[in-house]
Amino acid sequence: MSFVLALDQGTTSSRAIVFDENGRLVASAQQEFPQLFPQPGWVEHQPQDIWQSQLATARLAIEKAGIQPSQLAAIGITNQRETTVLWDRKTGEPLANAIVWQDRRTADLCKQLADAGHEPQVRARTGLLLDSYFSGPKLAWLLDHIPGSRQRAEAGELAFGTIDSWLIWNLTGGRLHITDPSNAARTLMFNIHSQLWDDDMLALFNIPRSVLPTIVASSGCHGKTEPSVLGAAIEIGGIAGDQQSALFGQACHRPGMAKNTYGTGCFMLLQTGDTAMPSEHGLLTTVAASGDGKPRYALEGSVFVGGAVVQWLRDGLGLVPNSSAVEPLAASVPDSGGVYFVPAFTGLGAPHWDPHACGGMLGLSRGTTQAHIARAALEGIAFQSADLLEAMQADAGQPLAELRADGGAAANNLLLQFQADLLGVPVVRPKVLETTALGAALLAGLAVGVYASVEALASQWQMDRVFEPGISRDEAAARRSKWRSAVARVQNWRG
Ligand SMILES: Nc1ncnc2c1ncn2[C@@H]1O[C@H](COP(=O)(O)OP(=O)(O)O)[C@@H](O)[C@H]1O
Ligand SMILES: O=P(O)(O)OC[C@H](O)CO
Repeated sequence: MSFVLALDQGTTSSRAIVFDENGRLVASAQQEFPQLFPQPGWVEHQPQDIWQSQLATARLAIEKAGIQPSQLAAIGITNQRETTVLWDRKTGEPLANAIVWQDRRTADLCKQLADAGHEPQVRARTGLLLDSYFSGPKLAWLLDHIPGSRQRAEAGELAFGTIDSWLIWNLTGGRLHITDPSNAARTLMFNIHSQLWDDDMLALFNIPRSVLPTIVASSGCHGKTEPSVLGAAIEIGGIAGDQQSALFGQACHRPGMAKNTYGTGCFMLLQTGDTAMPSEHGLLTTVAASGDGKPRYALEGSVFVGGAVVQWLRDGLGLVPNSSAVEPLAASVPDSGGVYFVPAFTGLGAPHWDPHACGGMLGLSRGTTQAHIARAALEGIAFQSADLLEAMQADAGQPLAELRADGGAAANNLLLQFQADLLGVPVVRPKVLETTALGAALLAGLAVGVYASVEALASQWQMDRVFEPGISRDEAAARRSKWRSAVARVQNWRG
């Protein structure tokens, strides 16, 4: 029997999952790590926390599975995207903390470049917008602020990577410095049409080519881990950004199929096949994970604060002892009592792209209780996702048949029911909620022949529950209209 190990390096935790050759989950391990907020709008991780927590969970998952490391046919890596690490090629030491995707410190740089008229070219080449969400400006910031780093980068002494590259570097003892197109497509430095690093974009951000990783296929045999790390030399067969990996794991292979992942943020992706569809409605064109090496694309809507609002209720307000307690609290009232909660803690992503928006609660009264706030927080996640779907349908020119849901907060039935109510589209939850990890395992297993084909895998996708829309379209429209006015009130607050 062969197994595949998926490493799922998320924003708030590292997870490792062992899958068997039928794609069944055998064992898993998870570890949270510290989130650092050194200044308002800044979010950092320690690269060593990321690596050590990932390593610990990998070892634990193998142990829990009761297998020998040599029984692992391949490793698939999937990761929080855009988060930027810069390290010394000789020592492997990071030069600074990782700048996390949520970090807004480069908002002014992005605005300057947009004001100078660069946005159309950036959009055409990268499918993205000039926003501090992406890696290129973060890397530019590091090279501008760490004394001597630009010269060292130009001399070839430094390596840049998104988290996939950082993990692979460490897994291979510094032998491999690689990334895949789905991660590269989140950097603002990658041309999604040629699938190569783009010299004009590198010039725009003043990034020396020598810091960049080599781009390899999302599914393929790229090299083996250093035996001392996990106890065997294991093929690295899969690499994908976590949202593209979830799209793959949700078996959304045909154009028109979509998923929404409810994790720290919410990320809705629509498979568009071999068409890189431009967005007219504030979405991103991104590269989907490909099982056969041919370029695949997706339309993406990214919401920065999704499940993280529940974490804030837990850690910031102390309203609930754990994330799952939010559902019974919210369900203890029939509605939000007129409260609208826009969780724009780190600005607004798609389709608004407003780094200066702030979080806000409107409609508070003397009758507002903790339960109303909890309910409004969950509804805020669904309202933001509804804005994404609306933009997506407008771009694609056709309605969606269903939305597949996954991610930690997709365990919340109230949230998914409200989502279906708002969208007027069935929301479907699969049996395996760990679709991000599954996607990476499938990409890796395909590369080494443990899994036969993308088609064979798609037929194994199984539904857990379908949430059918339960309110009238008029009522949904009225609630969405109120939501839009709440959003308008928090926009440009910090501007
Ligand atoms: N039952 C729940 N209801 C609502 N939110 C939840 C629930 N369980 C977990 N979450 C939220 O989901 C997020 C974790 O999801 P996960 O997919 O693990 O995130 P990530 O990959 O971004 O680290 C957290 O923000 C947490 O607050
Ligand atoms: O860590 P997650 O699952 O919230 O995903 C983060 C995204 O990749 C950011 O673009």
